[in-house]
Amino acid sequence: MTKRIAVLPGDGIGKEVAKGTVQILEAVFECFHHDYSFEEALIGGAAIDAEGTPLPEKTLKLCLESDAVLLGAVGGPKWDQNPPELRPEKGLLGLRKALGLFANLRPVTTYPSLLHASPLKKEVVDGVDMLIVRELTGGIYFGNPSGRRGEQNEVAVDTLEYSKSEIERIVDKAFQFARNRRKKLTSVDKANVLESSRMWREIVNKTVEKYPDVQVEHMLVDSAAMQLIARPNHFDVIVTENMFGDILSDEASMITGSLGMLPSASLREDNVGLYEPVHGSAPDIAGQDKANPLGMILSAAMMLRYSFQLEKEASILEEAVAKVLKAGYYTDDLRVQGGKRVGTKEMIEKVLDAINENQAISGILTAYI
Ligand SMILES: NC(=O)c1ccc[n+]([C@@H]2O[C@H](COP(=O)([O-])OP(=O)(O)OC[C@H]3O[C@@H](n4cnc5c(N)ncnc54)[C@H](O)[C@@H]3O)[C@@H](O)[C@H]2O)c1
Ligand SMILES: CC(C)[C@H](C(=O)O)[C@@H](O)C(=O)O
Ligand SMILES: [Mg+2]
Repeated sequence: MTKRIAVLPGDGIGKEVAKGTVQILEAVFECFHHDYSFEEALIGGAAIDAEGTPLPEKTLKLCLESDAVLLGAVGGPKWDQNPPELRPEKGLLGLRKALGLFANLRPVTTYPSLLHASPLKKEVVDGVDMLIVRELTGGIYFGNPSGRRGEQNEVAVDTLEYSKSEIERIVDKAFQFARNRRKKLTSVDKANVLESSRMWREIVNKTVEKYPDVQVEHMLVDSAAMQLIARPNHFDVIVTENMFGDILSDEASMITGSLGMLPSASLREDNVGLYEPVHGSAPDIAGQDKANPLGMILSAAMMLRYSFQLEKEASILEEAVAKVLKAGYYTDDLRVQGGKRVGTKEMIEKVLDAINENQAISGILTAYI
């Protein structure tokens, strides 16, 4: 049966990176004779302009009926002054919640050819391979009450709330990932101040009984922000709540050289997932063919792996990205010395070329000739 992929390009550079990534996926699917369909829909600012809402019914319906969702990015200055319900970001948050995607995976991996692109010292970032597991459907992003109160709206309120079961399921997920990696889990919280963090710690300490082979440490989020920069190689899997994970992953992106490098997968217990780069719509470079598409392409690789169990195809994408970087191609954000600077479109072409040159693909092509 045809597998359905919903494509939500969104706004700004989201549209630019999503387009090329679909091209790449089409090429891979065609090569392996896989039966997949792509259906595009609006989200974010583009949806507000066309439909008057950041998450139109038909977009939600398409995503609910699809096997996976590929998303570019949402947002931009055009909608920054909109009321809360008409903010592009509301569409993305609503979609994550409606699909129940509580586990957000944000891998941070350095590429040998990009060590100089990081503002950190080469020897500090060399060999970094960590996975940030961010809780995605709870915490301060979704707590009630949220809004303004007082006679003149002079008080603003957001509520950080977690139930035990919400913490248990994300912590358990993180332990599972740690078990399959280097068996080291860092739980990041603010237990010296927040009650939700104290409960978080209790749950981590309880869950480790089920995973005695995994080594656990607790780290306060302010210290974690420092340690990420000071010794990123210390980390294997990090598990943390929604907002801490949002902030720490942008920080950690600079270990790789650019926010444009980071992919993400947002999962629930079955294989359905939403795949999007960690970055936003980058209004400062939108429409200029400057966006780095690699975070989006690597998100597509995660989709192949987690939603479709196409491990070989996922590796082909990841190897193509590594090869293009090794060959010295870089987009403006990476500032690699001595390489060849390319735009978004050319970078996508280079990745396509590298895919076509892959032995596994060539083998298949010759088998069909
Ligand atoms: N998942 C999402 O859709 C998502 C994520 C983050 C921010 N946003 C939204 O995006 C808008 C802009 O936010 P922002 O500027 O704070 O964050 P941003 O991630 O869009 O950009 C931050 C900086 O990183 C650069 N950058 C980001 N991605 C890049 C890429 N692929 N290639 C090259 N450079 C890249 C940008 O040019 C900018 O200088 C806001 O409306 C925000 O809410 C959306
Ligand atoms: C756009 C915004 C709602 C979103 C978040 O905070 O989750 C973004 O920053 C991200 O990291 O995906
Ligand atoms: Mg973010």
